[in-house]
Amino acid sequence: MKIAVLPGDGIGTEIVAEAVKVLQVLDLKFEMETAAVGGAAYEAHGHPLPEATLKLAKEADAVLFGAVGDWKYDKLERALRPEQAILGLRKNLGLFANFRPAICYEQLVGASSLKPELIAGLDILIIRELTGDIYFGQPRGRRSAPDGHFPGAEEAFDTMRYTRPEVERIAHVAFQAARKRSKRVTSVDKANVLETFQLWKDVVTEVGQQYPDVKLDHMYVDNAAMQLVKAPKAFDVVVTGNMFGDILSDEAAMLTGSIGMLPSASLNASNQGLYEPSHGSAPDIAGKGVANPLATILSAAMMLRFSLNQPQAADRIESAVKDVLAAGLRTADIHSEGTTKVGTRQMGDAVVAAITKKTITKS
Ligand SMILES: NC(=O)C1=CN([C@@H]2O[C@H](COP(=O)(O)OP(=O)(O)OC[C@H]3O[C@@H](n4cnc5c(N)ncnc54)[C@H](O)[C@@H]3O)[C@@H](O)[C@H]2O)C=CC1
Ligand SMILES: CC(C)CC(=O)C(=O)O
Ligand SMILES: [Mg+2]
Repeated sequence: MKIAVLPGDGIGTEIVAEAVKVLQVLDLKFEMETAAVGGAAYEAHGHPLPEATLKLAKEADAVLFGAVGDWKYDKLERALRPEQAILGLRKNLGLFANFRPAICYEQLVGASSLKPELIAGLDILIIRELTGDIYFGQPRGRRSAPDGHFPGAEEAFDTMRYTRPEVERIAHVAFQAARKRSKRVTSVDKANVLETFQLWKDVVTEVGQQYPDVKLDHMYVDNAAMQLVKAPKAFDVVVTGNMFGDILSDEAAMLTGSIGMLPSASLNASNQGLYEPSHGSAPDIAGKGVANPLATILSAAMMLRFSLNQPQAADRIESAVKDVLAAGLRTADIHSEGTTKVGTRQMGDAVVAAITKKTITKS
């Protein structure tokens, strides 16, 4: 078994180092190989997703990814910008199904900006389609506006597109996931305005007929954004397109206390996966040793469960994270009065220590 480790930029290197430490202490039989990606790869090799990195990712059983991006690359031509690396990996590996579980750990109820009673016990799953929609749709570009309010003015355009099979496959993923949970799916769309999302809604409804045991609701994305902070526990599985899922999952992150708590798994049809925190490279805190590594560590647990067939090892990581939170350790983003503020490395060390302690107690 081989894991491709792609730390990337900003806090990516700091948080991935902690996840790697956690994986190493489990003493499982897999190999890890690191490669440059994003801005780091652009600096070293002139491209954010070098051939060698893509090859490693394709050949690996799973990819552990940090984050890419930095403001300093914002003026580069788009094809060379760090974000193209993660988009390229998703596209090239066919990682169409993105799982973003938003779980509010008991100890972090007070860390959220929402009232405790709204989020205590929260456990929802956002399933985001990851290789279609406006992020990948062609054509896109800049031109002189051919018509509209300001003909001849400089204009930029992107294209929102979905095909029936793309919607069908993500809908199946959502219904199957719901069967393992509380058998409820909310499909989020904008069918009242967009053709793309009328097709989305029609197809999800049709696929839903194959899952009569799962209750399907539809919700417009603007209402969903509101309901997520009004009554988040009313949701269970949320399935939506690439852009809406991107936005709603950052919103859902705050239901868990911090974006530093939201892991993710991006899977293809063969269950090969890329595992990354849901956040970005956080240039505002990069290099300070304060980033929360738990989303990445929890993503490593998802990797063990989904791609590497090591569910018990995944349980051990998740249980260690709970132990560390119960012991009162908090990075700055989830810190509150009465808890102990720690840095990125101390948090990773604490998770390692909690795993080691468990191993010793067990044997
Ligand atoms: N998958 C990826 O590689 C992604 C990359 N990005 C890129 O990241 C860069 C920064 O983007 P932003 O919009 O600022 O989003 P961001 O998610 O990097 O940061 C948003 C806010 O959350 C905080 N934050 C994020 N992760 C944290 C953690 N683990 N611990 C504590 N605080 C954390 C940051 O300090 C910042 O205040 C951009 O270049 C963007 O394109 C953004 C999202 C995903
Ligand atoms: C940087 C983008 C390409 C991705 C993003 O924001 C995300 O996947 O959450
Ligand atoms: Mg995002």
